[in-house]
Amino acid sequence: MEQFYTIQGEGFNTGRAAYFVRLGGCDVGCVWCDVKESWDADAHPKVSIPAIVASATAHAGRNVVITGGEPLMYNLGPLTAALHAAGCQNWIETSGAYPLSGEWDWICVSPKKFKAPLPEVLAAAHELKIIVFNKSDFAWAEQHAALVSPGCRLYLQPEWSKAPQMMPLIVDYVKENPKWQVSLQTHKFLDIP
Ligand SMILES: C[S@@+](CC[C@H](N)C(=O)[O-])C[C@H]1O[C@@H](n2cnc3c(N)ncnc32)[C@H](O)[C@@H]1O
Ligand SMILES: Nc1nc2[nH]cc(C(=O)O)c2c(=O)[nH]1
Ligand code: SF4
Ligand SMILES: [Mg+2]
Repeated sequence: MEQFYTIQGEGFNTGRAAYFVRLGGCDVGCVWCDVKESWDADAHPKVSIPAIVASATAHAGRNVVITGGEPLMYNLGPLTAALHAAGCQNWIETSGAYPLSGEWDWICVSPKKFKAPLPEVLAAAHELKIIVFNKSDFAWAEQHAALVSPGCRLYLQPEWSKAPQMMPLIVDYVKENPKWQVSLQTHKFLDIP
């Protein structure tokens, strides 16, 4: 759908330069999704793997974030192998709703109520990023924290439009449950892609 070189705005790698590859297509249907224009894959041009690698490596940074849409709707083996061969570190942003494919240096799983994550993807996650839309999401976050590996980093990120109401609850929750960390969509505050 789009490619852009920016700063990773969310989660563990916040603040690090990264080239984003946003793949079109998603059927998870989050009511609050901030890139609904990504849902229809056919609405976007197809780009070849060599062209993506060439664009990604035209910048000083070598971290590539594969996002979407839901990137795991596709077999990401060929794309991630080509990026690795070009010296890139491959990071993914996924809901975990489809089987894991590809070669990854960092896996961020952000599970959704609208289409449950697969246990195998949760088990492979380096980072679990729960979007907090209402109070019930804290209990839901704990359910998923029980399904990730022991070393997985745990993040609570406010849904953007609900942040004014949810942020005080998130702050209190993290103070009481310090295995969790706060994640903010810092790129939205910085007004960068
Ligand atoms: C647009 S999604 C694409 C990747 C994948 N489909 C997923 O949901 O993880 C990228 C990240 O943005 C988060 N996100 C989407 N809409 C959001 C919103 N309104 N507020 C906060 N985070 C949001 C998702 O949970 C996910 O972590
Ligand atoms: N700067 C920036 N950081 C991000 N982290 C995850 C994003 C995404 O939409 O997957 C995203 C994004 O869209 N922009
Ligand atoms: S899974 Fe990701 S891309 Fe798909 S609707 Fe939800 S937030 Fe948007
Ligand atoms: Mg985004």
